[in-house]
Amino acid sequence: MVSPLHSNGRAELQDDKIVSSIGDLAPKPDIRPEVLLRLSGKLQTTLELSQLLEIFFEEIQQAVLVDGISFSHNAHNLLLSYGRNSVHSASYRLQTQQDYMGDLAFHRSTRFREHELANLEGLLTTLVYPMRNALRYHEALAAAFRDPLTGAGNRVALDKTLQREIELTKRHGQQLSILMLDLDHFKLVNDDFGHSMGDKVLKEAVTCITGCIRQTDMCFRYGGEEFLVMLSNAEHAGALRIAERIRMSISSLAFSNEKGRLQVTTSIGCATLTMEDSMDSLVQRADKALYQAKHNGRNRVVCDTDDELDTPPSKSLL
Ligand SMILES: Nc1nc2c(ncn2[C@@H]2O[C@H](COP(=O)(O)OP(=O)(O)OP(=O)(O)O)[C@@H](O)[C@H]2O)c(=O)[nH]1
Repeated sequence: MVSPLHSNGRAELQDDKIVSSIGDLAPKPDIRPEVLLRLSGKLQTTLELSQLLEIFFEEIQQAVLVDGISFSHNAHNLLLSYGRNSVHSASYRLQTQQDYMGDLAFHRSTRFREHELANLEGLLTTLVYPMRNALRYHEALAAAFRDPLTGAGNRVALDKTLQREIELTKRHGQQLSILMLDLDHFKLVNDDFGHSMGDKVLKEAVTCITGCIRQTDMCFRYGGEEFLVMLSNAEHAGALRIAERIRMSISSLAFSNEKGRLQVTTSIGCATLTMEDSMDSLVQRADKALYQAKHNGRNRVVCDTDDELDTPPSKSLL
């Protein structure tokens, strides 16, 4: 059985005028039952969110002509569009008693009439539960690729993402840099302030890193207190600037508990992709630079070029 959408769903024109509440979503007589039946059946064939919306967009054309649809869910960072964006739109909030499932807008070059809006609302009732299942599936997949403590990507995600990004970067002749980042003397944090303080520092460090990078960049937990940051479209100089920003941001964090006050620093190795690089060789160069940063005294950024790797500590970026 399909439950009605919540009554705070609404259809609106571009000027934001609310034209219809969707508290009562009983399908109107002019949607043929076989259309609803077929749509409902098709929506149950996939758990993949983008496929689900694509099916929905194609199938609803039999009941109401629509130029395009767009779906957004801020908490999941999702924005998906199908067809064309047009002048007029009707927007709905998808919601059951328990779950918010995003906002869906229908677009068309001509105004939606009242009975068409009623039909769209009827069609939406078939989407609610398949959408809830697809979002749960999406969450489960995302969790499988995330480090549970810090929320950074895990090693599985890193391998998949970095490999793909390297291929795309080479194919499009763009730039890609990575940072290998390791918190300094982290063992002492655990030993002197306790493991839960160690966990807190790790979480805050990731918040700092993600605050310093673009949305298209990604942070992965590489090991215990080691992180890899993937900087898409970043050349050598740009990557060094971001690395320095992250280093400073982490060093300005302040922690305290009953054992006292604590500040942490980080060492960062930076490497930029060359055409000859594989994923392993790129990571190895960043790792070597990180090792050098530790060797040079920690709390600094060192890049992968041979010159800098060979330089004595005084030539590091600090
Ligand atoms: N609290 C906490 N500690 C962790 C976690 N993962 C790894 N660690 C600790 O991180 C510490 C890493 O220590 P080391 O590899 O000796 O490195 P370090 O003390 O940071 O020294 P340098 O890297 O040389 O500056 C170990 O004590 C690990 O137990 C975690 O999830 N939580």
